[in-house]
Amino acid sequence: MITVDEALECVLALSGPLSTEEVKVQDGLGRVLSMPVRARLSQPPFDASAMDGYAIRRDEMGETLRVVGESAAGRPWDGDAAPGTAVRISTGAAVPGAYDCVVIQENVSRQGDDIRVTAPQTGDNIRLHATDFAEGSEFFPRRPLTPRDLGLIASMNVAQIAVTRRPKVVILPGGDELVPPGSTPAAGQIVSSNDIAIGALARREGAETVILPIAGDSEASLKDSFERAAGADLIVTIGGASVGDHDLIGKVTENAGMERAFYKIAMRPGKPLIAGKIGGSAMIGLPGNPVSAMVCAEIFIRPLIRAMLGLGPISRLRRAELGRDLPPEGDRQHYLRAALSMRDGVPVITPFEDQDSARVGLLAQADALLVRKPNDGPRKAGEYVEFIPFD
Ligand SMILES: Nc1nc2c(c(=O)[nH]1)N[C@H]1C(S)=C(S)[C@@H](COP(=O)(O)OP(=O)(O)OC[C@H]3O[C@@H](n4cnc5c(N)ncnc54)[C@H](O)[C@@H]3O)O[C@H]1N2
Ligand code: MOO
Repeated sequence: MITVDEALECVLALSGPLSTEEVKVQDGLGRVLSMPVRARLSQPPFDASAMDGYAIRRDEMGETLRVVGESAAGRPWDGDAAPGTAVRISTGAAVPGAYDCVVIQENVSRQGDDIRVTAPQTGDNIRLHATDFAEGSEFFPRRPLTPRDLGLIASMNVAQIAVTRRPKVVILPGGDELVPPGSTPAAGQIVSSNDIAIGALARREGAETVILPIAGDSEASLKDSFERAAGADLIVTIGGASVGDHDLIGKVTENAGMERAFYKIAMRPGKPLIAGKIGGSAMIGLPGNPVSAMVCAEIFIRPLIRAMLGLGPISRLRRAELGRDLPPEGDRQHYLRAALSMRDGVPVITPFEDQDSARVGLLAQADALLVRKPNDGPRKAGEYVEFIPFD
């Protein structure tokens, strides 16, 4: 069995960044830029007033000044700024070039068209041309675009952006025991939930998803589902990965000519994970146990979707004090569902007693996955350990 790190390397090798498409900046939330955005103007595009008041010459601050015009936002003033004059100005308006200071109106007394500054002022209240960004400067964040990013791009006067196409992820649940949520299960049946959870995880990471109808435990049914999934960037099967008589994913993918990257990894839960390429699509075969499926999706599917979007892997490992003693580990890397708390300002992680990989209730309650290396020795409460927070 290969290690989790080796398996992740193989998974990331299944796909590079996808092609580019153009979208309007207002449709860019969560999308990933495929090339830098270049500012089409400088910001501010002119020296702009930061306050409502009067534009004056600093060295005339103590004098009576004649108000000769007004510079309003969107309506600059271009009159003659002779010595001894001032211009009424509003926040965001262009400061006429002859003046070097804006005094706020609260600190000015006005008699007709004459003003006097009544309180000393240190700052100049002017936002200089291009101090935020200069025309031609580039913006290329390596993350899904946030509302703040979109505001910046729009202010760069860029209306269309080049983003990486969303990966198309087709999810293929399978098992004779499964029925969709909301049905009335017959004897021996359970509700299919992994497809819903994995689909949501993939969408949140930036993919488009299609969840196929539940396939039966027959080669013909699975073959049919694979045909329907053709053309996907990533095919994710759920269940049927293990060694039982009805666990057919290995056989069906082999018959379909899958280039297998690996089958079975030193991971708990998640041992029967399969990955490879099938007909041009990346393929990940998740184990059916809901916790195993979800943990594998956290560790492998999220980074793969990021790679398809052109984003590198990020380390999600954090450190916390262990909340209770733990026995020695087995030979697989163990991801334990755990609760996070704070003690004296320090994060504490306490794994649940029951780690049964079928318990979705405990999975939903968990704040994090405590990560233990293969063959890790016994651990004492208070030792520092690593974990991945759920987000
Ligand atoms: N003799 C052995 N048995 C098992 C081994 C082994 O090494 N030797 N490995 C165990 C491990 S580890 C896991 S994990 C499971 C994985 O099995 P499969 O991937 O073949 O999954 P299934 O048998 O199809 O299902 C397991 C379990 O999960 C439920 N399931 C499946 N799909 C869904 C779904 N969409 N939503 C909710 N629940 C689902 C299914 O009903 C089963 O209860 O194998 C062990 N066995
Ligand atoms: O993936 Mo299996 O749950 O190791 O239980």
